[in-house]
Amino acid sequence: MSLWPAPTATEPVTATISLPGSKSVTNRALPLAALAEGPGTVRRALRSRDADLMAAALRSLGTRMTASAETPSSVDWQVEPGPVTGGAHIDVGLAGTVMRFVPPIAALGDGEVSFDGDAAARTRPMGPILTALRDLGARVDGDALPFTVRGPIRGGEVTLDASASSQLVSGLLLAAARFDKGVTVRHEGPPVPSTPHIRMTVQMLRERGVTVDDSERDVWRVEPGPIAATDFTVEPDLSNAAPFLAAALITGGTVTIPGWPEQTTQPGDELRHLLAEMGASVARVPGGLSVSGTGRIRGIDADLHDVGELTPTLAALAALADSPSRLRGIAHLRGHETDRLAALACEINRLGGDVRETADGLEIRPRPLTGGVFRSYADHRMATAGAVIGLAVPGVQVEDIATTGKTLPEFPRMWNEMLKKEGRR
Ligand SMILES: O=C(O)C1=C[C@@H](OP(=O)(O)O)[C@@H](O)[C@H](O)C1
Ligand SMILES: C=C(OP(=O)(O)O)C(=O)O
Repeated sequence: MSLWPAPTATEPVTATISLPGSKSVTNRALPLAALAEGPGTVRRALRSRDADLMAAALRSLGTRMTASAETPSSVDWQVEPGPVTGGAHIDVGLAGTVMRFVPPIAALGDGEVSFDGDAAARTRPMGPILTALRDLGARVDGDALPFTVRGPIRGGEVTLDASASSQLVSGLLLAAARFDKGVTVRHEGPPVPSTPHIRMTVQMLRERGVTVDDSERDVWRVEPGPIAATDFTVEPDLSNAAPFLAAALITGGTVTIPGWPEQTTQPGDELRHLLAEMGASVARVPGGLSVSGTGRIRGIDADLHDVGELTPTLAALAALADSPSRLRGIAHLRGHETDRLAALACEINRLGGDVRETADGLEIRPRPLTGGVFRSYADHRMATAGAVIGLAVPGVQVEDIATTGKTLPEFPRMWNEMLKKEGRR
C-alpha cells in the first residue's frame, strides 16, 4: 500500500479553499431526480467514488443521466427518470448512502436487483432497513451485504431500530412518495444519530412537493404522490471543509471557504461552534466563512452524536491541543467506513499519543507526537485526519491517501496547494 508523506506546515496557512459539492446532498438529489415526475438537473453535483457509485446505480435501474460542465470533482447532471428495471447488479462500494438509499428504489420494480460492495461494507449495519423493506411488501434475500431485493413494494407502516445509522430512516423516506401507500416509519430503540441528515432528507423531499410529517419525535410520515422535477444546485461539502479549517487552527493561519451556506442542514455547519470552542475565531465573510487560529488549540468536551462524521478531524485537533478532550455520543462510529473509534485510538497512539476508547467515544490527552505511518483503513476521514496531524508532526506518512476519493478525489492536490500559498502571505 502506498505511503503519502504528509506535508508539515512551516508557516501560518492563508488560503481560500473552494470545495466541491456535498456528498450527502448529491446522493439525495440524484435519487430524487431519478424518482421525479419529469426530467431535471442537478448542478455542481459531487464527482467522487460515492457519488459515481450512486450515478451508476441509478443508471443500471433505468435512469438516463447525461453529464456536462465536468471537472475532476464536479458535474452538472441532466437526469431523465425511467421506470425502475430489474436484473441489475449494484456495487455499493463502501458508500452508506448507496447501500441504504438505493434498495428502496430497487423495490419499486418487479425484477430482482442484487447488491454487494467492498469487504468492509459487508459489516455495516443493513438489517433494520432490509427487514423494513420486507415488512413493506418487498422480497429481500439477506440481512447484510450481499443481498437481493425484488418489488413491487406497497409501503405502509413500519417500525425499526435506527440507532446504528440515520441512513436507515433516510433511505426509506427518500423513495416512499413512490410507494402506493407512502410510508410511516417509527424508530424504537436508543437515540437515532446524525439527525441533521434526516432533516436534510425531509427538507429535500418538501422542496420537491412531497408531504412529510415529522411532527412527532421518532416518527416520519411520507404521503404518496409525485416528486417534482427541479433544477437544483448542490452546496459545498462542509464536512470536507473540516481538515482545511483545522489547518488554520494548527498553524495560526486563516482559511476561507467560499459558498458557505447561510442556512443548511449539513452537520458540517457545527464546525463554526466546535472550532470556536477549540480556540478559533470564526467569521462569516461576504459569500463564505473564514476561520483563523492562534496556533494554540483548546481541548473540548463535546457530544458529537448528531455530527459524528466530524470526529476524525476533531480527534486529530484534540491530539494536538494543550488540554484534554472528551468526544462523546459516537458509539455508532464503530459501524462507519471502519470502527473509527478503534482506528483513531490506534493510529494516534502509534504516533505516541494517549487516546482511550470509551463505550461511546474517545478520551484524548495530548502528548508530543512523533512521525510514523498513519493507517487509513479505507476510510477517507482517517486519511485526512492523518494529514491534519502531519501539519504539526514531521514524518507522518498516510497510508492510501487515494482513499480520500470516496468524497474528495482532489484532496492531495488541494492540500498541497493550500500549503504552497503559505509563501504568498
Ligand atoms: O445520510 C447521510 O448522508 C449521512 C448520514 C450519516 O450517517 P450515520 O447516521 O450512519 O452516522 C453520516 O455519518 C454520513 O456520513 C452521511
Ligand atoms: C460515515 C460516512 O460515510 P457513509 O455515507 O458511507 O456512511 C462519512 O462520510 O463520514
